[in-house]
Amino acid sequence: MSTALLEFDRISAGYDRATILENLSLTVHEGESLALLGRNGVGKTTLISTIMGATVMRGGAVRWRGADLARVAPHRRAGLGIGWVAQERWIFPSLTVKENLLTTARGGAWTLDRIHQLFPRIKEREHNLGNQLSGGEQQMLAIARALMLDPKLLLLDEPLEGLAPVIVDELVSAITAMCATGDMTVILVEQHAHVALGLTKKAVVMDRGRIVFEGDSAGLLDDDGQLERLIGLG
Ligand SMILES: Nc1ncnc2c1ncn2[C@@H]1O[C@H](COP(=O)(O)OP(=O)(O)OP(=O)(O)O)[C@@H](O)[C@H]1O
Repeated sequence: MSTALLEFDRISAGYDRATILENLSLTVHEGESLALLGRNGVGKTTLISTIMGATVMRGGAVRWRGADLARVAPHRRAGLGIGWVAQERWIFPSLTVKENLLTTARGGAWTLDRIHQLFPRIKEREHNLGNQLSGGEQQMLAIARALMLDPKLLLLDEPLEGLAPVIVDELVSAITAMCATGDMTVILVEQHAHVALGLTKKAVVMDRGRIVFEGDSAGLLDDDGQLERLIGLG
């Protein structure tokens, strides 16, 4: 069994007025690729945000390599090696593509050259400003910027949402390559369940703040009945 990188231990968490996650436990191992699935509003983004300290914890613990994350201020969590690509993308509009990338560079395994191999469009747009990019290019830049942190864990929150099919294909190729490195753990939140299951080894399905399925992605992909029951997709 590989080492536990991240553990949710019976957590309850949410926002000021609402508790969304209820007594949820999940262990994520080093090098694992995990699809986090579920219908709209079941708490997927809330779970990801809880890793980064952006929710209110009401019980339980989140542990990073066995140590309680509550002891690490939210703004220091990226420094542990956690790359977060939120749905909002948070591109700096008045910085160039290259400058956006250099804001997070830590001199690790993900160099600009390696980023350019993964996303040739990023190289082509190197001198464009953040606000001169298409939605797909912004998404690539947001992922590339998280990689420049040299993360041990990469959190991708609906990276394919609203993008043209040609861009989706490019991102799927890039995510496949990222998952294949084996030294980075990837958690992929996705509405496109079939795509996410094809990209990952393990799948977790949530419903109303709880985990209702944990198993192999390939097995779930082949089981239309189970997919229909869990997510409404056969
Ligand atoms: N900042 C917030 N304050 C209060 N409630 C919130 C906040 N963000 C989300 N919620 C609520 O928490 C619940 C879970 O939302 P969340 O975004 O985690 O779901 P999700 O599974 O990621 O859904 P989606 O696929 O639509 O993004 C929803 O009922 C949502 O309305």
